[in-house]
Amino acid sequence: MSTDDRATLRRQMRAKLRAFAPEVRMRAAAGVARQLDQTGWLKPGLKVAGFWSLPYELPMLIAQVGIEKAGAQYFLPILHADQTLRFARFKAGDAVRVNRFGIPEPLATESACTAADLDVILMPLTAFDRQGNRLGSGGGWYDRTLAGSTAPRRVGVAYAAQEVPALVPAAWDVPLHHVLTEQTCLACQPFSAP
Ligand SMILES: Nc1nc2c(c(=O)[nH]1)N(C=O)[C@@H](CNc1ccc(C(=O)N[C@@H](CCC(=O)O)C(=O)O)cc1)CN2
Ligand SMILES: Nc1ncnc2c1ncn2[C@@H]1O[C@H](COP(=O)(O)OP(=O)(O)OP(=O)(O)O)[C@@H](O)[C@H]1O
Repeated sequence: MSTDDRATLRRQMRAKLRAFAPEVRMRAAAGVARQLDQTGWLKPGLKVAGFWSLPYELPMLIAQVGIEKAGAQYFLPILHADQTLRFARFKAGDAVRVNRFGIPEPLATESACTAADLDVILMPLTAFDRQGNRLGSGGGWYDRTLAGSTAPRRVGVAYAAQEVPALVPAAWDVPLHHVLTEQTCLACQPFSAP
């Protein structure tokens, strides 16, 4: 898949997502929270990174509440100077600053850690396929952050409508173990039982 194809798919998918009605967004947000709960992953003390959803991304608000209710710890990504992401604890109401992409980040960074310190990383994405290939925002942030690491469990969060038949991965793409949608928690093929 060429860089042009990737840019075109990003543009088309974002246009489709932007057209979703508010009820569709909120139903999906509740659906993803339910699917996450049903995985059985959430345990007290589990470290789970989410993200502060952009307007066209699936709203993470309800899942975040579910994570906290289960006693797990919720983290948000922070852009680090080395072009990778760090992650800091975030609870509703905590102070934030807006980063250069217009995305809020926790202001208090005492708890900041690297991806290897997390148990589960819930990632935004633009499009995914059943093999676990992920097309992101185009900055390569998650790929750089996760390059060469085994932990944590890598989970895409998306509307079911973001699935595409096949993405051709780039050399640096780090595949997803699972994709959580409002309908299911998909185990991506290379990581699912035979
Ligand atoms: N909600 C959310 N938080 C996130 C991400 C994300 O995709 N969504 N990120 C995911 O990495 C990181 C921030 N990185 C980002 C990278 C690029 C763009 C962006 O807006 N890019 C260009 C498109 C570039 C292209 O198509 O080639 C744009 O939309 O103009 C946004 C965030 C960490 N936090
Ligand atoms: N491990 C890496 N080392 C160096 N550069 C990388 C690495 N991973 C990705 N990149 C760079 O990041 C750029 C964007 O990658 P890509 O299009 O796959 O981003 P993305 O996965 O859509 O974005 P994001 O993870 O931010 O949502 C690529 O052009 C590549 O040069």
